[in-house]
Amino acid sequence: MPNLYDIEVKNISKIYKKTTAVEDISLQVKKGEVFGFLGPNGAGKTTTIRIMTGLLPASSGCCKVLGEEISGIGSDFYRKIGIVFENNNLYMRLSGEKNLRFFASMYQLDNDIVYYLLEKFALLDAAKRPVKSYSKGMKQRLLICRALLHDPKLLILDEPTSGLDPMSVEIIHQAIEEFRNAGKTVFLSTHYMEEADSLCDRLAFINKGSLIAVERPVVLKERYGESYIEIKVLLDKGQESAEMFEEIINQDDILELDDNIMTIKLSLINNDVGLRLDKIRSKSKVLSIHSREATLHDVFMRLTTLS
Ligand SMILES: Nc1ncnc2c1ncn2[C@@H]1O[C@H](COP(=O)(O)OP(=O)(O)OP(=O)(O)O)[C@@H](O)[C@H]1O
Repeated sequence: MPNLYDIEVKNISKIYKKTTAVEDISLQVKKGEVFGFLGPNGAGKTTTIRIMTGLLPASSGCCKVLGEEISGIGSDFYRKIGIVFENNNLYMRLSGEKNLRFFASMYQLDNDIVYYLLEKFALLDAAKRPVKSYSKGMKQRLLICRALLHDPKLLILDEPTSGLDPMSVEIIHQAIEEFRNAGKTVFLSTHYMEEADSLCDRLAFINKGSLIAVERPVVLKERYGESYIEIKVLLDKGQESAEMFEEIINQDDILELDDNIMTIKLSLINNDVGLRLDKIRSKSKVLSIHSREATLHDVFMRLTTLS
């Protein structure tokens, strides 16, 4: 039976002298999906990725990538995957073009792919300039070009858009989508919730070295996020707000008073919201009504404070 997964991590832990960086993590990444790996600073994302790519031995547990046991990989393994880490290890004095040509020659590739990628990542005009003159976004785009040179089956990106300009972010996002559309797999570690929400088919949240949830973004938002209707009403001077809304508000809702403007957040957990909204309208002067969808940020806050 063909293997459904490009990455299979089983019970990996990494313990340094005083720190448990990663504790008993298991996850599976399906072929052809963009899998997001989210967690706060120091959660264990980079450690997990370094173990998964054979750059750091685990203290315990095992891991298979593209069907190969990581403990037994040879140099051939790195021809099948593309990796981009946060720290940039480009040759600063060489031009962008020479950096890519050097790696292309290592893989015995001709130079057409170099120019194709430079153009695709909007680096052709700067191709002959030394990399030390590149902006952070340009360096990051060049790193991704380098990771794609040998046409890998799996792309592993550690915070690829962290602190970048919007144009670089857009180009990198498009490249990730194209890679997925070609049926290939992306493992994406990120801090950015919107990025994870828009790009990832499934997400894993990690906190303090442990995995706390693995699901599709929509399921996580339904399960842990908060959707509500926000209503702003104008109160007359001296009007007693708590009394006024006593019958309408329940424990899942929020009331906030700022001067004589009351903000009411009606939780969508309850299904009588329409009825209660009508009651609010009949009792007070409504200034605005907005619905607020649950976001991955809510999920992240909830999961990281719970664990
Ligand atoms: N070589 C090391 N020796 C000791 N502790 C380490 C070492 N490398 C990482 N750690 C610790 O392990 C934990 C996880 O670190 P890791 O870099 O994997 O987190 P991260 O989620 O990638 O964070 P960030 O988003 O800040 O890069 C942290 O507490 C870190 O200080």
